[in-house]
Amino acid sequence: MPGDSIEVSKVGKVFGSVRALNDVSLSVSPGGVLGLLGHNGAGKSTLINILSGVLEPTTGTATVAGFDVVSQASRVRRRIGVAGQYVALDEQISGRDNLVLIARLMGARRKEAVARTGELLERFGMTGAADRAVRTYSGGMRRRIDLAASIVGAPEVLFLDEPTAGLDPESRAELWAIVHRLTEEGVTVLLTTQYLEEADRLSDQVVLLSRGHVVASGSPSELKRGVGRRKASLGFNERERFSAARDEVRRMGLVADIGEANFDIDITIASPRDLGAVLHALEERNLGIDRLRLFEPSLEDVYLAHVSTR
Ligand SMILES: Nc1ncnc2c1ncn2[C@@H]1O[C@H](COP(=O)(O)OP(=O)(O)OP(=O)(O)O)[C@@H](O)[C@H]1O
Repeated sequence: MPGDSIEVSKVGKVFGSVRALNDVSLSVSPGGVLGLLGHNGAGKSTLINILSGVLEPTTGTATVAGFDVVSQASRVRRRIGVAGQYVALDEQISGRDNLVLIARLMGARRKEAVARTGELLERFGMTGAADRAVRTYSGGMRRRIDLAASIVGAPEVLFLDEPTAGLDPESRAELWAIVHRLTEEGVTVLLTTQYLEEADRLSDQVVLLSRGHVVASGSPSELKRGVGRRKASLGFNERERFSAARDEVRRMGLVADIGEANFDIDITIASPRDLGAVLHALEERNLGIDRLRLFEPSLEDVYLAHVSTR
C-alpha cells in the first residue's frame, strides 16, 4: 500500500540455476515488525540483501521508506540500518571507537559523533564495556554493539538478520527488549529468525518462506488460528482405565498421534468436534477422563503445518 515502509511486489531472485526467491510479495506499515521465518536456504538473507540495496532482484520491485531499492538505492541506504550475523565491526578497537567511527563515516561532526555514541552505549547498557576491544566481548555484548552500530544513523527501517542466533535466553531477552523499544519509537523492523518464539514475541506480522516461496502470512494469532490441528491431553488416575481408553482412542482412528506418559494420552485432533466424539465414546464405555488439557497451537505448529507439507 502507498505509505508502507517496506513494499515488496513479486520479487524473484535467481543465482545461476538456483531460484532463491519466487514471486515474493509483502508489506510492512510504518512502525510495524515483520518476522520472516524459514529454514536454512529459504531465501531470508537474499530478501534482506535486496531490500538493503546489496543485491538487485531478478524480477519484481521493492521500495523501502518510499524509495525504489534499485533506482534509488543510495537514498534507501541512508534510511536503513542492518544488523545481523555478519555486521563488520573492527574487533581490535573498542565498542565506543567503533560507534564514533561509524557516526563520522555517516557525516557527523566529531562532537555529535561522540554524543550519539554516549547515548547509544547508555541505552544498550554498554557503558561498562565501552572502552574494551570488541574482540573481548561476550556473544550477547557483541550482538548489542552490532545493533547499536546499525542505529547510529537513526534509521527509519531496521533489518535484523537472525539478531539473536546462538545467544543464551537471558541475552536474547535483553535484545528483544531493545528491539521492542525501538519499535515503540516508530522504527519499522524486518526481522529474520529461526526461533519461532522470537517471531511470536516481536512481530505483528509473520511471513513464512519455504524454498523461496511465501507459504503463509498473517499475524501470529491469525496463523495459529489457521492451524486446524490441536493437541489435547487426556489424563487418567489408574493404569487400567488408561490402557482401555488408549485402545479405544486408537480404535476410533480419529487421532493422529498417541503419546503415553503418567497415564496421559496425548492426542492430536483436527477439530473440537473430534475431541467431543472421543470424550463421548470414552464416557459411554465407563472410561471417563480425570484430567483434560488443551494446547493452543504455537507458531511451531504453524511452521510445521506449512513447511513439512511441501
Ligand atoms: N551469492 C549466491 N550465489 C549462489 N547461490 C546463492 C547466493 N546467495 C544465496 N544463494 C542460494 O539461495 C538460496 C537462499 O539463500 P539465503 O541465504 O537467502 O537463505 P536463508 O533463508 O537466509 O538461509 P540461512 O538461514 O541459512 O541464512 C540458497 O539455496 C542459497 O544457497
